[in-house]
Amino acid sequence: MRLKIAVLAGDGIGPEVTREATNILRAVAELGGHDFIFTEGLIGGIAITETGSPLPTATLDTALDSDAVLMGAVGDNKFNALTPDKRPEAGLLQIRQALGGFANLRPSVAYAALSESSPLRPEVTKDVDILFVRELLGGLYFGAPRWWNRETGESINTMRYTKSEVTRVARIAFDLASKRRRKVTSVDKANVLEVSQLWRATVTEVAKDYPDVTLEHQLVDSMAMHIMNTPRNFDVVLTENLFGDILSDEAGVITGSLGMLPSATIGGAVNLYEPVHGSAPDIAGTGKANPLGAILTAAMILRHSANLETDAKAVEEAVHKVLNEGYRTADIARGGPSITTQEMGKLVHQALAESIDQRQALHAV
Ligand SMILES: NC(=O)c1ccc[n+]([C@@H]2O[C@H](COP(=O)([O-])OP(=O)(O)OC[C@H]3O[C@@H](n4cnc5c(N)ncnc54)[C@H](O)[C@@H]3O)[C@@H](O)[C@H]2O)c1
Ligand SMILES: CC(C)[C@H](C(=O)O)[C@@H](O)C(=O)O
Ligand SMILES: [Mg+2]
Repeated sequence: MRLKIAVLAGDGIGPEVTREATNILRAVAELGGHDFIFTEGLIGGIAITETGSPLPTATLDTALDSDAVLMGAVGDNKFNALTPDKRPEAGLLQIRQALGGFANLRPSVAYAALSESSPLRPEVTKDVDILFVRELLGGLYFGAPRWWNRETGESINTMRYTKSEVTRVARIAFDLASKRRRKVTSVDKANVLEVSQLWRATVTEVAKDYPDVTLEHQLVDSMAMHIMNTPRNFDVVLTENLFGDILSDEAGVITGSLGMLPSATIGGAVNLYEPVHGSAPDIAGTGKANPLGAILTAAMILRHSANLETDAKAVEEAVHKVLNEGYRTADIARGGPSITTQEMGKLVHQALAESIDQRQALHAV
C-alpha cells in the first residue's frame, strides 16, 4: 500500500502531537510493509511568520498532490489583533475549502478506563459512542456578506445553506448510521432560523431513502443539555458547521478531555485529518499535550484513506491498552501521576508493535 501524506503540524501543541501521530503511521508502514510518504508543509501562525501567508501556495500544492492531509492545529495569540481573513485560522478554513471535504466526522467515545477522568458520572458516560457529522464548508464560516465596519460600529456574518449542501452531508450521516445503531439526530435551530428550517426539511426528505434509520430532530440549545445528561441516547449527530464545532468540543467532556478527540473530513478531493482540539497555547512546549486525539486521527487515516481497517483498529486497541494500564497525560490524570506527550506516544507505539507482531505470528502459523 502506497500513501502520500501531507503533514501540516502548525502551531502550539500541533507539532508536539503530530510527531506522535506520524510515529504511529511510520510504525504501521514499517511493520506492514507499506510505503507511506510524508511531506511537511507550513500552515497557520508559523506560515505567516515565515512566508506572510497562513496557507502558502507550496503547502496547498503539496496537500492537493497527497492522498491524505494530517493537520496538527493552528492559532497563536500573537495574531489576535488581525482580522479573521489574515489570522492563522484562515489558513485552516482555506485548506478545508480547497480540499473540498464537507463532512467532518468527529467520534466521541467514552473509554471505560477514563470513566473517572470525566466530570460526568460513570453511569452517564458508560458505553457512549457518538459520531458527530459536522457540515464543514457552509454556514456562518463561509457565508457572504461578512464585514465589520469600525466607523458605524456594525458587523455582519451570514448563515447560508443550499438544499444540495444539506442533502450531501445528510446522505453521509445516514449511510454511516446504517452501519451503526441506525439513528440520526439532526440538530438545528428551526424555531428561529430559516436556514434551520431548510436544514430540517431537507434532512427529513433524505431520511425517506433510509427507512431502517430513525431520524429525530433536536434544537441545538436543548441538545447541548441532552449530550451531558443522556449521551447514550445518541448514535449519529448531524449538524451544521458552527453548531457542530461547539457540540463536538462539549462532547470532549464525555471522553474526559478535548485532547482525546480525533476527526476526519471526507467527501472532497483529498481527505483532511485533524484532532478536534486547537493549538492550546496555555500548555504548548510543556510536554503536557495529550497526543491521543492526534494518534486516533492517524487511525482514521488508516481507515478512510488507506483502507487498512485492521491496522486502524490495532491503533485504537493500543490506545485502549495503554489507558487500561493506567497511563495518563495531565489532562486526564485528575491530579494523579501523569506522563509526557512523548512518553504516551512511545507507549502506544510499543503496544501497537506488539499487537502487529502477534497478528503476523498468527498468520505465519
Ligand atoms: N483545528 C485547529 O487548528 C483548531 C481547533 C480549535 C482551536 N484552534 C485555535 O487554537 C487556539 C486556542 O484555542 P482554545 O484555547 O479555545 O482551544 P484549544 O483546543 O486549543 O484548548 C482548549 C483547552 O483544552 C486544552 N487542550 C486542548 N488540546 C489538548 C491536548 N491535546 N492535551 C491536553 N489539553 C488540551 C488546552 O490546554 C486548553 O485548556 C485558538 O487560536 C483557536 O483558534 C485551532
Ligand atoms: C480553528 C477553527 C477555525 C476551527 C473551527 O471552528 O472549525 C476549530 O475550532 C475546529 O473545531 O476545528
Ligand atoms: Mg472547534
